[in-house]
Amino acid sequence: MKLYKLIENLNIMSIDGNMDIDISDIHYDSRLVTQNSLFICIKGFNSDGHKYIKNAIEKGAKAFLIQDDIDIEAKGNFTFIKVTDTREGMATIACNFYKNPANTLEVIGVTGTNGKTSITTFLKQILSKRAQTGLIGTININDGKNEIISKNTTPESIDLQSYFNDMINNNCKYCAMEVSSHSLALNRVGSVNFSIGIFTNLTEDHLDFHKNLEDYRNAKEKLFHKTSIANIINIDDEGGKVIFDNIKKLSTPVYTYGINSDADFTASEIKLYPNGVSYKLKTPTYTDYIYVNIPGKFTVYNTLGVISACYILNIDIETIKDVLKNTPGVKGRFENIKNDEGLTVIVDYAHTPDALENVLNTSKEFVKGKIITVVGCGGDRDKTKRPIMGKIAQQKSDISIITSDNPRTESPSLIIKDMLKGIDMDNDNFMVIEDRKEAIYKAIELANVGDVVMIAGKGHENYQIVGTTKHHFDDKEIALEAIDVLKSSAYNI
Ligand SMILES: CC(=O)N[C@H]1[C@@H](OP(=O)(O)OP(=O)(O)OC[C@H]2O[C@@H](n3ccc(=O)[nH]c3=O)[C@H](O)[C@@H]2O)O[C@H](CO)[C@@H](O)[C@@H]1O[C@H](C)C(=O)N[C@@H](C)C(=O)N[C@H](CCC(=O)O)C(=O)O
Ligand SMILES: Nc1ncnc2c1ncn2[C@@H]1O[C@H](COP(=O)(O)OP(=O)(O)OP(=O)(O)O)[C@@H](O)[C@H]1O
Ligand SMILES: N[C@H](CCC[C@H](N)C(=O)O)C(=O)O
Ligand SMILES: [Mg+2]
Repeated sequence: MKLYKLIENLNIMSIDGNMDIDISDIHYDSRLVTQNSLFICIKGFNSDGHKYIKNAIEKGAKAFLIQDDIDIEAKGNFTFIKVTDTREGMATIACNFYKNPANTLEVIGVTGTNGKTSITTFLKQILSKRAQTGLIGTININDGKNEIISKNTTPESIDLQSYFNDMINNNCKYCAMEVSSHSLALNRVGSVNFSIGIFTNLTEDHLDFHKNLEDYRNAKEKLFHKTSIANIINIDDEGGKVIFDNIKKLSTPVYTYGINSDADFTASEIKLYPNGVSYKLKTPTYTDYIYVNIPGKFTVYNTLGVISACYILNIDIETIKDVLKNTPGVKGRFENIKNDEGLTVIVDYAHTPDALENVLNTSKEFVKGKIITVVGCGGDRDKTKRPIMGKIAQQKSDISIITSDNPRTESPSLIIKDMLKGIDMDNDNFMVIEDRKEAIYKAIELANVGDVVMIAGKGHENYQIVGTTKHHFDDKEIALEAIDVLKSSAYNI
């Protein structure tokens, strides 16, 4: 594509160089630059893309999007386009490069602290009954044909547009997409036209990145200014109520869902079973009974959000009911680890206070014996949630084992120390086992039939990040191994 075409709709401060050149690709990482490409210099949190211009030139870049003035030799051989914010500019350029594929897709964006992966997974399962459907989220990206493992919940704008483009090439009609607050704050979804936006909830998380909860909520609200068909808001949630008030005057219609509110989509007669939930659904035009084979009140909320979107997209209720009744569930979300010992072992991605409280409350509904919880907190992430999660783990479990999550570049013992600040030291119903594998083994060793072992925080992750290295680590695998080892040694005694 010609460079002058690539920069349409860009707010440009200055141009230095020839615009009538062919650009074969666009990149934000110098290590991936190819011949005749445009390199976008991002000022990041760890590094600054402007530092890599020379590397990019060596690899064949011919044009650069910059926000700082630069001083290099042979500048005249290249084109420099200066803007105030290269991340914002990158989103526009990415849309131009891929000819804004989201315009020919129905993109359903889901934001909120918890429930995004669950909702997008259900949406993909239902919408696929109607037409080819793509998925973008924490666990993986599906372009309608192939599936790859995700690096982030919401990809950087260039990657995102390229996935949308693949979806179009694979005849997708819909895309169910998680939209993280980071992606909204960092313009990864700039220029994307969403059909529908769904808001799940706003609770404590990511306060390392956002200044405060208000800032976090404002980032999430941005999604609902980018939608054309409908916005769907959980108004049982305090943050949802504020967003609803802020967006109700926009031209995009707003629909609400909730259990406790007089919303457009509601659930009543809720029954919580060990393996699922059922409820009476009310939509603006009909009522019906829904069964979902995943437990927890949060499943009622998540499926209300899903059903609202499907209703707006005119998906018939029989299809929705059938999928929800038979859903295989979501990897690492309240995943019951089947075993021959009759133990109830659950792997769950609860890494926020609200999620942890929800899964432990859900376990309480059906546990016949003790609740044994294994939980840690991630390093280089929100520190304020650590003592709260420690406190919830202790208060909602009979035995809690405080351990490591992904320590990243922090000391695991210091992270645990932060969690212990929320724990009542006079109560001996907790223990600290820093090594996560040992902690899981201990939990399984302590468990009897009728107890629930809740392994929280890492869900689908099959790695543990220590320092900057990712080691293979899978809670499910370790739990199964522990059950095998410990129970077979018990029989041999
Ligand atoms: C805080 C954050 O979001 N950081 C993201 C951000 O990194 P950054 O701005 O710090 O980039 P940087 O490392 O300083 O580098 C600056 C620039 O120099 C470039 N560079 C760097 C080195 C080099 O040799 N050559 C080169 O060109 C980089 O490619 C980059 O363009 O931009 C990078 C490129 O897109 C992302 O990979 C990175 O995500 C990191 C890995 C991350 O952990 N992000 C998490 C916090 C995140 O985004 N989470 C959300 C929410 C999760 C959820 O709740 O579901 C998500 O959407 O995943
Ligand atoms: N609606 C909900 N409200 C509160 N907690 C929930 C809800 N749905 C799921 N959870 C809990 O939160 C955890 C994460 O759920 P899910 O992966 O669907 O959320 P997410 O928003 O995608 O999270 P992330 O931001 O990490 O991608 C689940 O494992 C479960 O413990
Ligand atoms: N999307 C979340 C995932 C946290 C998962 C948890 N296991 C951790 O590493 O803290 C984040 O990036 O904050
Ligand atoms: Mg997710």
